[in-house]
Amino acid sequence: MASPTQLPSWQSLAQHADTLRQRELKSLFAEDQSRFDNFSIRAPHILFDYSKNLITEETRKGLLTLAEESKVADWRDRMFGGEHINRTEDRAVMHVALRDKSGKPIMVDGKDVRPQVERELNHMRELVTSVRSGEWKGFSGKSITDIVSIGIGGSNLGPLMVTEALSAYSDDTLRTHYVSNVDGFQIAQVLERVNPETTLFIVASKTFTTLETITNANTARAWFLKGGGSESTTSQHFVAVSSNVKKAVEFGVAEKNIFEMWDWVGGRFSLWSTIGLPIALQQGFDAFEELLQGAYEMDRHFCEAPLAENAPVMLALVGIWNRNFLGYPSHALLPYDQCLHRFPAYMQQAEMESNGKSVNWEGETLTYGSVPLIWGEVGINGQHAFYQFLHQGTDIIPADFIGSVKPTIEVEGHHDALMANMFAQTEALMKGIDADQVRADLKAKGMDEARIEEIVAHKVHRGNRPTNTLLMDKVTPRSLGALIALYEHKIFTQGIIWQIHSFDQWGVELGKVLAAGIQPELADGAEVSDKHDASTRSLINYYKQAK
Ligand SMILES: O=P(O)(O)OC[C@H]1O[C@](O)(CO)[C@@H](O)[C@@H]1O
Repeated sequence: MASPTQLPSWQSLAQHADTLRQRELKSLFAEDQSRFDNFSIRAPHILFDYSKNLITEETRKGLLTLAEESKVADWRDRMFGGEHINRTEDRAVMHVALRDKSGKPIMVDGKDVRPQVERELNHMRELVTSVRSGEWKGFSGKSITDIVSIGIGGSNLGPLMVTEALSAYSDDTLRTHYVSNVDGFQIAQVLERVNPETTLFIVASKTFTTLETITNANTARAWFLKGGGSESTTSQHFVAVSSNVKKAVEFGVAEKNIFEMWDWVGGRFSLWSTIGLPIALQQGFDAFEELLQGAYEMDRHFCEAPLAENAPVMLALVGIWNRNFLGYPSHALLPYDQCLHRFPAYMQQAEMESNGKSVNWEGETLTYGSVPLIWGEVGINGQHAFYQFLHQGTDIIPADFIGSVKPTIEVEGHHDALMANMFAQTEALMKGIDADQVRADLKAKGMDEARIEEIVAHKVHRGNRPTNTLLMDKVTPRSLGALIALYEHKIFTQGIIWQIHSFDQWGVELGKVLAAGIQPELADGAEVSDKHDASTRSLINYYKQAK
């Protein structure tokens, strides 16, 4: 397949970008009274407004042609059809199967996987019912009060983000804690707050080989045994989620307590699978089902809506425009819902582990940028931290503003204040304020001319800074499912256009291998002399001497 840069649409978009770079967003709004209607989409549970991007009808046409020439729709159907589109790992990419409510067979590798998906959902439901009802007893006959989920990356970020986002809906049945870091600080703090008699550990690891998770799981088991538990009662306190049942059994988890997932579910797309167990335990199984339903609704939209009215596709295309044609190096995610405070961290893994690649499908070095740096923070806090940089910094950072029409918790006088800020920020970033206006405003305040001239340049906001706004009805399990699926399909679409393998993550391996070699070197007394570069060697030796 030709490089995307050789596609006619890419070439004409590149030329078109030269013209558009000279344009002002505010004049595009002035010229088109229907700009909002023309450049917004009502997707399931989410209004997606992309009108505050430096695009015109011609840009959109070009981008849609790029999607067509890149065969996005074909690739989408191939993914949903269970083909091994994850070629480097020779796997299907079927997280969508986990939330498919159509009732039809879901074929992966010639086999209908619906029965096994349903079996594991039932398995989850049984555990959730038993633990939440108090029927599941610990070794001393008491019910479970605390869940400790041990896992990292995709086996942590999704459940953590979702349980935080839905915390307003959770009752007091259980407290859920997460341990991901191999830094003992985190597990020590969690273990201090829980009681071995009433704690259920979930060891969540797709591979069951991840060093951080296994180290933490061993620590948890030792703590449990020291705290009155025994080998024979471990099964009342430890369950596992993994595609590697053998390893989980070897670790000591009873087979009936292993919740299966499959190699066709990527770690960073796995919260819909048994990896979502902490969500179901904390929020109840109905809420988990609602989350799946919301994602399914977005899947249908992605599969059925014409590309021009397809929110994930347009989100992806506008991202490509900003990254590849306007050359912006990073992209901010700015939720205005406090409950979405872990959303940027979650999306960092989803976007950057997927599309942070520099070779194409054939292994050739890319001649164009792939995923921009994804970063972000709750918007309102960001306003008092890094928004200065967004408004007046030398780089232009496109951003997604994510807010809700209704707050999750209604506290009088708060939500309008919050949303006024969100709307104001996107307006300010788009319009800016020029020197004449700054002068006029200062003059109206009675400032003398000399002082005005001294500060005018510092108060100018150049504007023309692109943003998307995603307005949800309200953060609920269902709308959250739709939001996450929206971004998943954005990632997929961009990966296809960039012609990169979005579903492997070889880039995280080298560091892991080196760490496995260094760890024993830290344990013995001898100086490291003939290994590593001078910096790494000296740091290791300094550490060994000083510890
Ligand atoms: O679930 P596992 O196998 O422990 O892996 C955890 C995480 O580690 C990675 O393999 C690399 O960071 C992620 O892709 C994955 O989500």
